[in-house]
Amino acid sequence: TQSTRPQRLLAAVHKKATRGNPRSVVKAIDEFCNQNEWAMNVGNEKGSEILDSVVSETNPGCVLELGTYCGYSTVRIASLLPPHAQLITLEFNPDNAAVARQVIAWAGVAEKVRLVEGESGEWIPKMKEQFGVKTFDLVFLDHWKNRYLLDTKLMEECGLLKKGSVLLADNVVCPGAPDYLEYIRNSPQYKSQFFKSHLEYTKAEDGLEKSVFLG
Ligand SMILES: O=c1[nH]cnc2c(O)c(F)c(-c3ccc(F)cc3)cc12
Ligand SMILES: [Mg+2]
Repeated sequence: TQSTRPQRLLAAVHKKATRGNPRSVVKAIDEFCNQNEWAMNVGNEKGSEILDSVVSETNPGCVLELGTYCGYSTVRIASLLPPHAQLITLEFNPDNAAVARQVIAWAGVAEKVRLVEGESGEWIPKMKEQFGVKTFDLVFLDHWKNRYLLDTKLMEECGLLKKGSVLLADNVVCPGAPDYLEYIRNSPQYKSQFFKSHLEYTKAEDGLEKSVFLG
């Protein structure tokens, strides 16, 4: 039977990356996507210049990632977390989740990561009771553009954001999340900043929106 792109990406990780070395896993996936097949990982340009910087400066104890895909950004974030910090990542596609679990394990960051299979709309309201989350210090929105605004409002309603919580949203230019940008840039409850970059592994324009919840 035919393999899927995530399965071929995982094979490249097993072949090229060193077990227990998160940076080598990130490098193996970026090489696969540059040389073999494009895949919707945040990529090295947005990843190193924006995601890594925001994670490092936020120094978060509790992180939520919406949209795991193959675990590329999960590994990037987890490798930068302080000791005892936790990253919860939601993925609705079970095949992607199965690949991501193995990428995360190979990178050696599994003890920092809780991968939850299911819909963000279903699981965000359960974060406190199921995982003992109080609030998130950082949320990386990288799932479906039509869920960015809905899930942000849901996190507000569930009391999952506190003064200083950081929302970082991928793909606000391509594919774009116009309703999210309209809301977050005009809300008095957020201070937003756009970081211009390029769509992963291409020259197309993209960027991330960083928004700090003001409480
Ligand atoms: O659905 C997505 N979820 C999360 N991240 C994405 C992404 O980074 C993309 F580039 C794209 C993308 C896909 C096809 C294109 F032609 C352009 C961007 C999609 C997603
Ligand atoms: Mg993305």
